[in-house]
Amino acid sequence: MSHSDFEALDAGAVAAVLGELAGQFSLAVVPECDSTNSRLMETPADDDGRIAVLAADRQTAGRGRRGRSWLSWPGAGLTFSLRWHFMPAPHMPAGLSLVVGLAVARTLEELGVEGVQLKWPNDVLIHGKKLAGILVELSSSRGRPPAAVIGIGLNLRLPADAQVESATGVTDLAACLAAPPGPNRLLGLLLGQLHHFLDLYAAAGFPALRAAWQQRNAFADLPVRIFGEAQELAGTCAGVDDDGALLLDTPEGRRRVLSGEVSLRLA
Ligand SMILES: O=C(O)CCCC[C@@H]1SC[C@@H]2NC(=O)N[C@@H]21
Repeated sequence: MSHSDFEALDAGAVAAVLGELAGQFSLAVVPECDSTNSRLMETPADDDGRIAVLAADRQTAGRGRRGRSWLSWPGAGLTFSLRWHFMPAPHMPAGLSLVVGLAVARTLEELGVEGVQLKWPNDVLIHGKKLAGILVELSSSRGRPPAAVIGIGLNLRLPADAQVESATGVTDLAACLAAPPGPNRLLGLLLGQLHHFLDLYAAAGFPALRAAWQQRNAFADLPVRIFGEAQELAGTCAGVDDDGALLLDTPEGRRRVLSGEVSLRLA
């Protein structure tokens, strides 16, 4: 497929995949915007109880974690965000970004992708290479309950000359499946799984999903290093706790790392 004849996003096609769940979402698609996360952060929430979703064929200023950019080319990736309301709390609910990763992983597994792993806090890897990234941000506007804006970027078919920066390397869905779904079907499937996992999470919290996350932990029992603003830690990855914090066994004992602005690498 050339990059001029890609399948464009279409809200009706996504709704058809969602079936009766479509009524739970307020779906908007645009050919281009700066960043779907930025747009949703700035758009006031409706009071209709639906989950707002914004998907773009292309972002001109896509954002990643830790101030990085998320590059996009038409047809090369799926980029979308959704706004999810949680029980009033001043902070991001524990483990939310891990639950989002789990929903992406389940979607891929149902499509037959093998070797799906999760890299704490929120990368989706296939056999060690990054397929998707997740950016969860807290949105709070005066007089309204806080919400999480959950942004997902998933590589569908990267251009051969894509300048993508990643310590672990990157992959795309075209490399994982002989007949990868188009963006509309994939978005519908992802939203279905996100709805399912966010419902579970709202009812039972991260402890109910912790084992499922750990089964897919890319770095389980491996030596890792944590890089952050104020800390650099080395140890063996011992999974996550009930808050979604990373557990690291160091020579000084077990340390707990909250998912702020840190990144994790194999030592
Ligand atoms: O791996 C990361 O650092 C997170 C990448 C998140 C990218 C997605 S694409 C849709 C949404 N809009 C953005 O600007 N970022 C997220």
